[in-house]
Amino acid sequence: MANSAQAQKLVYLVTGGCGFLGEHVVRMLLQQEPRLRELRIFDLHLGPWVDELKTGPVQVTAIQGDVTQAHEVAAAMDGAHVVIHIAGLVDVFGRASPKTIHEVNVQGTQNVIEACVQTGTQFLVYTSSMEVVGPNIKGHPFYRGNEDTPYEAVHKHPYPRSKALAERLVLEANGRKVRGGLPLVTCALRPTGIYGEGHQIMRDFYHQGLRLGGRLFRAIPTSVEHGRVYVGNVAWMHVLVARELEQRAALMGGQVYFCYDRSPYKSYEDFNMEFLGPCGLRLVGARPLLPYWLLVLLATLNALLQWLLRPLLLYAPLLNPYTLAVANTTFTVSTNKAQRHFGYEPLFSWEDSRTRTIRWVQALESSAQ
Ligand SMILES: NC(=O)c1ccc[n+]([C@@H]2O[C@H](COP(=O)([O-])OP(=O)(O)OC[C@H]3O[C@@H](n4cnc5c(N)ncnc54)[C@H](O)[C@@H]3O)[C@@H](O)[C@H]2O)c1
Ligand SMILES: C[C@@H](CO)CCC[C@@H](C)[C@H]1CC[C@H]2[C@@H]3[C@H](O)C=C4C[C@@H](O)CC[C@]4(C)[C@H]3CC[C@]12C
Repeated sequence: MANSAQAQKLVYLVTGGCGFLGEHVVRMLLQQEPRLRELRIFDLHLGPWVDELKTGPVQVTAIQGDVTQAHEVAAAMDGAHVVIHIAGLVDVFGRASPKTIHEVNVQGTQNVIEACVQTGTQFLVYTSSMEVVGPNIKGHPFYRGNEDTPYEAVHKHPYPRSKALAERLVLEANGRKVRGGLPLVTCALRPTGIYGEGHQIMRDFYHQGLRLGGRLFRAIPTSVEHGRVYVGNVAWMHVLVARELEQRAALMGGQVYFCYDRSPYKSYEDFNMEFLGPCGLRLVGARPLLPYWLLVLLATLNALLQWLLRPLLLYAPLLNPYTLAVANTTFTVSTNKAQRHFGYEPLFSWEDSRTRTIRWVQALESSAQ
């Protein structure tokens, strides 16, 4: 992909290009990939901001489509060199049914793979998740682990199960012959908890804090570390992987990479306070205010209420047995595999990532007034 004959010749397709991560990947590609001729943004819901991108030198094509519809995916992919498959149903709150999660995350990914084969698209980058590994339902800590750290991955929840199945499909597809006879080259990126501008759960915590008079209440011990990575660095990793996949196909094909940067290891709540604190919120309690058994009870009650109310309304609070288990289990990565395989270094320092995220939360504050 890197030779000069191909300068400004490449066609990229980004599925889920209008989501939280997808938008950052789209903008990063336009800034950092000089060989782009056309960028296709494929999403179920197209954002209004996409039109603003159409005035630059790269042809930006917005395609409203559904990854569960094989013909829509194949039509969008025709003539693309690289596909970055980000689209997914991110639901750990019970908003969507397990069947829908499977259809979007697993069948949708299968459709992307088949479309590669059918149309001759040779490079596929898949956005997987740390949840493909864990935390597992047994609450085993994964402390500063890397891609080779042994861990008992047990998936009961539909979301991690779907991501694990989809990741496997992508990795197994590496080497399949695509139209024209060349081998498909695939790899998967596994972000930990992504944060940054546009992060819906951060927005929810911020608004919850405002409703509670500027306070949030500690529920998780400070000793439980949760891996986090800045969205700009995750986007940068996607751009680099897509760029390097052809030149380093033998090394990178069929591989998985955790997404990492220099964000500090902290508990989920303490980490959020890095941004919410400077915006006026306070985390009350040096230790969890409620005993863990009571949180488990509340989470179970929420799950029961969700089930009882489902015929009438969608009750999907942040706290449920699964989110509590994830928040309460140490899961952090420490690896340099991406640096070794394709020269990745974070584009944004921790200070930049923090400042950018704080500015975004502050803008939420002013837009709410
Ligand atoms: N947010 C995180 O912390 C995190 C961490 C690890 C991995 N991931 C993965 O990153 C990806 C993006 O996550 P996100 O946080 O940006 O989520 P998001 O919900 O903001 O974005 C997902 C995008 O996919 C689109 N989409 C959903 N169903 C679709 C369908 N059937 N057809 C076409 N498009 C569809 C949505 O419209 C949305 O724009 C997901 O695959 C997710 O599993 C996210
Ligand atoms: C007990 C509550 C008191 O404040 C805190 C609940 C927090 C949870 C809602 C979140 C804690 C960890 C988050 C997940 C994690 O960051 C990684 C993820 C992987 C990604 O693929 C999808 C999102 C998520 C599952 C993320 C979701 C929200 C948490 C469970």
